[in-house]
Amino acid sequence: MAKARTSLRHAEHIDVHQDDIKEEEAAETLDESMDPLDESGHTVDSSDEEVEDAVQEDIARFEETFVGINKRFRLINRIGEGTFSTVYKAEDLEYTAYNNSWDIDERENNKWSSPHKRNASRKPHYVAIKKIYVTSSPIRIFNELELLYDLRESDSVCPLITAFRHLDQVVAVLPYFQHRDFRDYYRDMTISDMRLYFRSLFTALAAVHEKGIIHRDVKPTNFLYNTTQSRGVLVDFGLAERQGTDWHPCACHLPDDDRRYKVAHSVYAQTQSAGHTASSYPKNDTRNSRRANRAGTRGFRAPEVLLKCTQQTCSIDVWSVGVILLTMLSRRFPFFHSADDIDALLEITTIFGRKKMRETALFHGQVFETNVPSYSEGGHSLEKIILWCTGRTGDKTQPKKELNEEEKEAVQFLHRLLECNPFKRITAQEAVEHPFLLKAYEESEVDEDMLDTVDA
Ligand SMILES: Nc1ncnc2c1ncn2[C@@H]1O[C@H](COP(=O)(O)OP(=O)(O)OP(=O)(O)O)[C@@H](O)[C@H]1O
Repeated sequence: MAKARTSLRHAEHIDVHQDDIKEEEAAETLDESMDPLDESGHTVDSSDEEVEDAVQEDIARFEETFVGINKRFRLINRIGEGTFSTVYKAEDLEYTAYNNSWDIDERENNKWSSPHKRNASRKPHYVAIKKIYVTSSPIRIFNELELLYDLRESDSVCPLITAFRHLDQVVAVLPYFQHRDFRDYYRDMTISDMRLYFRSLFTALAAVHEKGIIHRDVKPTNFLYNTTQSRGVLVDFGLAERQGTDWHPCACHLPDDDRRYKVAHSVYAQTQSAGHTASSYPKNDTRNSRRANRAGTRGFRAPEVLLKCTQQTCSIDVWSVGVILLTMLSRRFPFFHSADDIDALLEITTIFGRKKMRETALFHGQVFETNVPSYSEGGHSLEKIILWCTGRTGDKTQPKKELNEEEKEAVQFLHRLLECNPFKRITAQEAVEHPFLLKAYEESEVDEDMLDTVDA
């Protein structure tokens, strides 16, 4: 039996420059290492007292090598270990010596407390110290710090307080943001909880996109969410970039007629008209392979990233948010489980079907073909997938189960996020104004009214 195969080919020739090769190689390194399944590293500290011996040793080593750090900060615990950094919780020992305009909580407290009380406040102030691995390229580190500086006015982006370098070691200091581990709460979220979560996430993303910045790595561990305050902050701008950086023409940005013309006159079209079978391809293809930024975490990459679109936009972040919503509605984390980009495309094909994937690929000047028999032409509806994942299908003897009204509203919103065409996908700002999220305000007003009634 012929081996099942899925392939992607250029419908057109794309010129690449030498610089792109470096970009691609960097992205591939990230591809291998940025594994959302490797969850062991992402811990949220439960208690400052319970610091393991190994962590204490690590902290002692850090204090020893980064001379002077313990004069400014009292390191308390290790709270996260990512691909590019280790993050520690620390007490800011010199808090009062600096301007702390970044401190939203303190601003709120000061609004309501007397000046006398303010001065008397001796409560500890915590920060997150991000020790960036020395193997990270200086350009990458600079990029992250520069973008965080640009985003300093946004309340929903974890701001940069300061940064230091000692020899080859760079540390970034961020406010410590109290949050819960996503895996501890996503299964129990009601639709109202989801409205609040996504209102906060989209508010953050709209602010980032307004500055023309693509985050590129939106995923639950990079949105620190406080379930009690229904407020979250975006972190980790290590892969972020300004939209338009290193763009090369992609068919998706052409007017429809020009794109159709290009596809009709492509190498692929010529092999078709020469009478080859649908699965044929040029044996000696001398064209360079297409290179594009694919940085991000597998499972959260938008179709255009997987299809190596060379003009990616902020819209790729909105797709990643869609994957988070699908995770919550299906109660499955991680929802997508692919080993590589081809697998990832096939996972998306399972949902959206071959037809949609062929159209999506052509939109970016690529040809999508698969002879895996199990992928249907039309795919499956998101409603059905959620019902499957939540065990509400299967038994034919029982009456057909449906999503409830609130879930249906959530799925309508989800359709707008998991839209394969980035130009039809909702923007972060439009999402903030979408009825699904606007309802979060109505619900909180109702809650307040109920509190008033109780007070009365
Ligand atoms: N300001 C903060 N307050 C509290 N915890 C934080 C803060 N910043 C980061 N963390 C914790 O540290 C973890 C890793 O941080 P970050 O994502 O910035 O590092 P990274 O090395 O780029 O990680 P990744 O490989 O997951 O992208 C976060 O998931 C979070 O649990």
